[in-house]
Amino acid sequence: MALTAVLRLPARALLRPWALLRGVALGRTEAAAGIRNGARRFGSQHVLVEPAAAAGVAVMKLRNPPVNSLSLELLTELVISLEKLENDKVFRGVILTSDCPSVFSSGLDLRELCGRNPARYAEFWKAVQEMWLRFYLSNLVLVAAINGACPAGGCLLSLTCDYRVLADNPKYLMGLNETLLGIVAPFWFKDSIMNTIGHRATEQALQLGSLLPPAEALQVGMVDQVVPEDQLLSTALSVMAKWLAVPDHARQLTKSMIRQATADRLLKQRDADIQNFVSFISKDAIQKSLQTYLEKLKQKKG
Ligand SMILES: CCCCCCC/C=C/C(=O)SCCNC(=O)CCNC(=O)[C@H](O)C(C)(C)COP(=O)(O)OP(=O)(O)OC[C@H]1O[C@@H](n2cnc3c(N)ncnc32)[C@H](O)[C@@H]1OP(=O)(O)O
Repeated sequence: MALTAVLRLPARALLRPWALLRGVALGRTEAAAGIRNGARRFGSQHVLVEPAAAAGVAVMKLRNPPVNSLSLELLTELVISLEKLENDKVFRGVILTSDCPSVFSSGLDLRELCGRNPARYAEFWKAVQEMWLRFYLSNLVLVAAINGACPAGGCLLSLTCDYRVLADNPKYLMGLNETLLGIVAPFWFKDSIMNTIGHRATEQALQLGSLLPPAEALQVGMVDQVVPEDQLLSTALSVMAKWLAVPDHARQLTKSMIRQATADRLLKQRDADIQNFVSFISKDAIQKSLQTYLEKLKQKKG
């Protein structure tokens, strides 16, 4: 469903994202089939959510082929899907993974960063902020089951999770590679990685724009576990069981105590961060650099 169509919906529908995803983003027939074995299954155009085999756990799959680039639509649907799960007392944990072969997420959709007008850049950046804030502060346990390449914004999304399991495949490179595109990762991208891998490792990884293969991502602490691809989901479920053995209220307050200050840094300057993004991305030199990068990506095949 186009975002413009979502925005045209009555406010009450937006306040009830569960109903929105069920009745509108899904076809009626699919929505009617949404309850299976007593458990709910729902989806939107770019995000599929289904109950896992374990009680209280949902699997959220990104499906924006070919490479799960984070468009405005995908970002919006991710936030709505998470909110829906948070509002449903049944769910306590989410496994975040990809429905696209060999790519977890290729990061922010480069087409959102090139050739748009300032209002659209601002709308897009607000959606990136919202995704990060909502996932980073979610009261659910989030486990990333990373089943593909995970650069830039894809890496950021995984860094919002409480635990990361990466499938062992040398092609599944992971990291914040913004500098290689001639752009600068904002401070809250930097905070996310620094809180995960530490100061010194961040100095290197962020300046060099390193995309690390699984063994190095593990060594530096960007992921918590690397496992054979066919064990990815079962490992994520085992990890989830361990996290769900802890009483929710104690774990949630502890998570908030650790993460809130980082989120507050952005919350205190959200508008300034948007203005900064719009003015940076609108510069001719940055636009040229991004266009060249996108064209190189497209030529790679030829
Ligand atoms: C003050 C503020 C400053 C601004 C801060 C901005 C922060 C930015 C964060 C970002 O996330 S920028 C995005 C960075 N992403 C990347 O560098 C990844 C680029 N993609 C790849 O490396 C590869 O595509 C892949 C993910 C490793 C997958 O490789 P694979 O061989 O499987 O597919 P491809 O043939 O390369 O791609 C297929 C198709 O998809 C297009 N595409 C790839 N990534 C993107 C993307 N991020 N956005 C839009 N489109 C993308 C690619 O061009 C191909 O298109 P077609 O040729 O089929 O048209």
